[in-house]
Amino acid sequence: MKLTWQLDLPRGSNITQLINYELVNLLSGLLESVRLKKPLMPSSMLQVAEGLALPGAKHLPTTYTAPISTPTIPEVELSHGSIPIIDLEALHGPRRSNIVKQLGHACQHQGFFAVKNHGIPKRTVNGIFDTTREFFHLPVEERMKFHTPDPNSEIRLMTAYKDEVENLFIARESLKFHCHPVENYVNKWPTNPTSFRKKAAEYLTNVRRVELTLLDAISESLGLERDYIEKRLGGHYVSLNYYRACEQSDLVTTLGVRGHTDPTVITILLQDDVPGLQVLSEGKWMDVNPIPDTVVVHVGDLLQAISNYRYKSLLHQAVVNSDKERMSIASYCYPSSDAMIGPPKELIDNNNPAVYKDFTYGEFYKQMWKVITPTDKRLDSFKISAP
Ligand SMILES: O=C(O)CCC(=O)C(=O)O
Ligand SMILES: [Fe+2]
Repeated sequence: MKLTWQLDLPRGSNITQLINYELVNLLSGLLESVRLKKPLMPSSMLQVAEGLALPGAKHLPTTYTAPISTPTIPEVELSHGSIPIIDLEALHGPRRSNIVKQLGHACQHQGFFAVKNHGIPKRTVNGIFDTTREFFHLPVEERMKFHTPDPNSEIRLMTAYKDEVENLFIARESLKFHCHPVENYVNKWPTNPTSFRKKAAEYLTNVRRVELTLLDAISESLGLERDYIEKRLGGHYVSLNYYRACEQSDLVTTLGVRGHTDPTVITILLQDDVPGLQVLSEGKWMDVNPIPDTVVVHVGDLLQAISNYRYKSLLHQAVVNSDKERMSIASYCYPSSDAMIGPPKELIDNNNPAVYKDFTYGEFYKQMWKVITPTDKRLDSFKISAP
């Protein structure tokens, strides 16, 4: 078997730096998944989305200890744009068409929006945060039981790591797992803390309902049948993200998650009350500070393709702070492997030629492996005309 790999090297990097333990782990994980003939699952995609966040080695640091010489986080100018807010409850009432228009406008012009009146009970939201916090406060040996080099594992702990190429410390720890339908996966989830399965299942069932309501409205906003996207859906995947507070002096070289787009249709992000999420808006990073009782929705790469580039996937990152730990719960939905992702004929005409050819999610998934830059370049090989 011949395995080829395309690397987009950041300027100034050299190959020796790249052949570090993360890359070795990536390759070993890939070979392992080929050997096991595992079905297509997006856990590995999400590592790609985070660049070389591929900790498979036991020696990886879970806290920041190594000194980093040359800080490379660019000076960023923060923008102060506003966050569109969509009222989910109103989607079920007489104002539906108006709300669908608002939603389409937000997807087209901002690539993200907040959702209020989503119907997820407050105790459910508190429940998932409480159990996530308890999990990440467990001793490291307990958490590491979920650490595996197999990128297709149904559950996987990703640890913090040092990016040798860019001289950055990526401080996030996250527990990622499949969750739809819940009963197929729940037996793989942690039993410590004891509340974990119950609280996670409760939140994930609720968030799936929100996701389906939004996807119906998003299909409608594109002039497609309401169930156009839902019919193509496969599973659901979640990342419980935990960002420890870091030393003030380390802030300049430490990121929570570096800039990336999500390889999903949409991502539903629940943030706790600690700021950290930033989105790229008109060329500047903009803080998306938590708004109580809302969730944030991001346009992902696959919606960019389905919408024939009308909606653009959102470039976002998370920063850390020195005062407080931070948590976020990211829910990703992905299509079934034979689902056609290329733009539907309803969105193609003389003024709007197809930007992407027809391709399946399975083909996209394979492409994911070849592109490790955290940008929308993953879709480039499916492009047939300039947008
Ligand atoms: O924690 C955040 O605010 C962002 C998380 C994120 O982008 C992700 O998990 O894909
Ligand atoms: Fe993300």
